[in-house]
Amino acid sequence: METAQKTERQHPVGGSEAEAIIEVRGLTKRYGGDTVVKGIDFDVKRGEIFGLLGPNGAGKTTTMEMIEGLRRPDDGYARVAGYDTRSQLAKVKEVIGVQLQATSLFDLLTVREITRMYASFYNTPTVPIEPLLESMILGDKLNGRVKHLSGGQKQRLAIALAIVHSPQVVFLDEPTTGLDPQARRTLWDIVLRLRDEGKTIVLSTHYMDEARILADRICLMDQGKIVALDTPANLISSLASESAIEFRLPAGDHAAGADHPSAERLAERLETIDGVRRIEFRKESWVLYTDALQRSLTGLIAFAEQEGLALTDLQTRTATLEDVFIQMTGRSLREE
Ligand SMILES: Nc1ncnc2c1ncn2[C@@H]1O[C@H](COP(=O)(O)OP(=O)(O)OP(=O)(O)O)[C@@H](O)[C@H]1O
Repeated sequence: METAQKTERQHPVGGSEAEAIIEVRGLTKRYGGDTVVKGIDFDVKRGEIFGLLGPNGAGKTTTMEMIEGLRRPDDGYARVAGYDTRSQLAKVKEVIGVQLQATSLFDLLTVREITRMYASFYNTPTVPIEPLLESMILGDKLNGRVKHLSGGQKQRLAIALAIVHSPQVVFLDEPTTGLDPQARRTLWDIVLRLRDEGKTIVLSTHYMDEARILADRICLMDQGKIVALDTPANLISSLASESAIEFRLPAGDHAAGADHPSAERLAERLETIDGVRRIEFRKESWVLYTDALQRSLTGLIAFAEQEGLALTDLQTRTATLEDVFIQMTGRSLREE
């Protein structure tokens, strides 16, 4: 059984003084009249998994590609291992590895052939190919053609190709999109292992579970800006409330949405329940955020009894990165 568990940190990233291997300052990209990355600043520390998390169109890919030197910033700069991605691109390419989209691999080559071909692109020494492919769980596919690999196997091959020259920093752009749960977990284990072997990883994703499990720090992006940047635990504890109670009401006035007059009155009264800090009405569900779960739940049930409201789909959960994103932006990470 694959685990994909983040072990307590034993790799070399220390406190805030850990060395920055990537520096991003005032990074900006414009397309026509649209500024899609709006002057962002951050550092990535050597040896960490740095997650860029945000909804589609937030600017994650554009940001990564400016750091990789594939797109030119209109303003600001990025440095990798001290090299400027605009003026020292050849040096940057030596220290980074970029996972290609699996769809752009050469289908007719075998796994061994394509890896050899990629290794031949480098003047610097490359890693031994068979152990590399074995470490990507492709040892029994060496002579198989790329076109016969599954989606997860192709993604793992794309990672092998990205690290064949032993780069210090690896960029993974939405590496598990479209994979089944088992293949995602296998890939997560590989990413964690790469980090434990000392690589720095920059990973973009719009899956909050992926960011929470993998990333040492998460940069939450929305509409070209950074809305928050911290460890997953600190992001969640930055919320005023640790727990959420969700429920629905049968179709009728109260369920009609937060802007319906009677729903508005209901929201005001729900807010007075003991421990409740904030209320949201999202996707036909009420969400009460609380820092006193038991008291709020008891209060809610008493309130529902008194008002003759039939609560359905009642559930409690701890707050998530999705809740952080909603609090910061008023919108959901997921597609509406
Ligand atoms: N070459 C381009 N020309 C014009 N607009 C672009 C171009 N590339 C990206 N954009 C726009 O820039 C914005 C940010 O796109 P980007 O791909 O960086 O977002 P993302 O966060 O990676 O989203 P996704 O998860 O969909 O890849 C989007 O509105 C996109 O339409």
